[in-house]
Amino acid sequence: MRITDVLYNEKQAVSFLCLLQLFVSICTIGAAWQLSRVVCDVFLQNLSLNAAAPNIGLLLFFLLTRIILQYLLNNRLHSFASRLQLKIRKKLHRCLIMQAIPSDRLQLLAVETTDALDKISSSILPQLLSILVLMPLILILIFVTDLQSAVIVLVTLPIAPILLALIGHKTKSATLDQWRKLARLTASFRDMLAGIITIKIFRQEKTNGQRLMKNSRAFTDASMKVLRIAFMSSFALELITTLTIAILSVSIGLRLLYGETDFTTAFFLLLLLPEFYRPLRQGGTAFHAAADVSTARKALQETIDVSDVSSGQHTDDTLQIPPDITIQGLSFTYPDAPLPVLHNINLFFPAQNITCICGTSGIGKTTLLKLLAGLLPADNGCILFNDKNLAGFALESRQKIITYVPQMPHIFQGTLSDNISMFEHASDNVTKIKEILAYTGLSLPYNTVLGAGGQALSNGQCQRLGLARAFYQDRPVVLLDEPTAGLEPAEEQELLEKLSEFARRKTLIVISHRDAVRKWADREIQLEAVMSAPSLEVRYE
Ligand SMILES: Nc1ncnc2c1ncn2[C@@H]1O[C@H](COP(=O)(O)OP(=O)(O)OP(=O)(O)O)[C@@H](O)[C@H]1O
Repeated sequence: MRITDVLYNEKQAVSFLCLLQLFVSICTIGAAWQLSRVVCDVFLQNLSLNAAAPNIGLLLFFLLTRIILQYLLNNRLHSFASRLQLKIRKKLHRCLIMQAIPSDRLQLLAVETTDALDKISSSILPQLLSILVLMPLILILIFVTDLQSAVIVLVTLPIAPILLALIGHKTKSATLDQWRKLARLTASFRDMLAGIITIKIFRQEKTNGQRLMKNSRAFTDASMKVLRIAFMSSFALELITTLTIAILSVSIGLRLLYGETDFTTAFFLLLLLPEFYRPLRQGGTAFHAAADVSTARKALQETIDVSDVSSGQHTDDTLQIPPDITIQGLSFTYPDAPLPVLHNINLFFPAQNITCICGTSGIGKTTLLKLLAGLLPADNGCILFNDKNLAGFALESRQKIITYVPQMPHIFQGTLSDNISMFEHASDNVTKIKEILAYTGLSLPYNTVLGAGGQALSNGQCQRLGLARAFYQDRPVVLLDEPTAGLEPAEEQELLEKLSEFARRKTLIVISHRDAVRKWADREIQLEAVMSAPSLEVRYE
């Protein structure tokens, strides 16, 4: 996703923008020409207003058309930027569903980093269009009307790109450093908020405050460095272009004085010269915007490329009946991790059976469950639902087949009922949810407000809520991660008994260390044994 790639992918929109810029440039040149003629007619030749009216009319026409076209151009640039940002945010959203973005990077990527791409349309593209369309047009006109000015322009023109190339390297590293420090500041602030209770308990407010202040100062310094470079480069460009315009103006003025050129041409050139150098004067800003965009695009590309979990297009209604699940040669490594968590795993989970996965902490049970839920992409091997590869299913299809209940389900701001139905409002919801509440032993009124500003839930209640969601969704494959870890043994036994009838209608896979769950399950898999077992037979046992 380089800037050139972005422009290439949108070539139709970019061609239209070029066309608009061409008309804007013609209007700018037309207005300058008409203005010089009107000034000449009215002030030098003392023509009456009536006689000058056609030229004034044409001047107004060019000015008005230019305003309308410029408005259209800005509008198109704005929608171009919105389209690009929407595309990126959709990709990020997809990665988020796949749980492939570290949460500390999400906010920065979704807000600041994506917003930085706005500079493509607000700063880079307008300058690029002016450089590609307006400048050559004016240059041709200068050549045609005044060869001496054209030579001065050609001599001074390369100075700006050379200057930009010189400061380019410094800008790039400073911008990168600024983004890194912003990422650190965001992550540390987020971390501090999340751990505020721990910080209070251990009385570490001062140390954490100092750490935050240090990151904040580092970011301020990095930003000031970028601003200093931006200011210096803008100043240098302004100086060079202003001096060039001054030299050209003096040269044109002297020739006008000695009668070597006429007033209309001289005034026309003087009006056009600032327009000609405007893209170069603002080139500094565009250049820094490009450095920002380049850094932002790199950060986005790393995340999107690494975590762009492809999902197929396959849909299959027969899978509403619980399927057998077979894992063949499955391997998975987290991005940037040196070793795979799971390597060449083979397993079989029969339909309408409860399988309990056990294993030591950190062995990879949750990772396996996420792979089974299609939330993580396998590096190698496949997961078959009956004989259909899970990777081939469309995301919507997977969502109809699989319920995944994580160790600590997320509570949304809303009522208990909204949290169970995930904001689905069917007509028979209240009755259904009351039944589910009774079944899962969640003894709260269905309209209790939860989440920010609402009632807090205990760990056990959170887990019951996760199970309530599984009951509500009633999908054929149910994946549960430590569903009873927060319950007392008696409560756990009671809940498991209630779950039995539901569970045996599904292909249910549960991770648990608890004896009660292991006894409740039809089969037990020790993940360590699977990892080290040499043959398929042993692994299926
Ligand atoms: N997002 C991640 N990025 C990198 N490594 C990860 C990530 N999530 C987990 N891991 C690593 O993968 C390994 C397996 O983690 P996983 O959560 O699957 O283990 P687990 O068996 O479920 O552990 P527990 O029983 O403690 O929940 C661990 O070493 C962990 O550090």
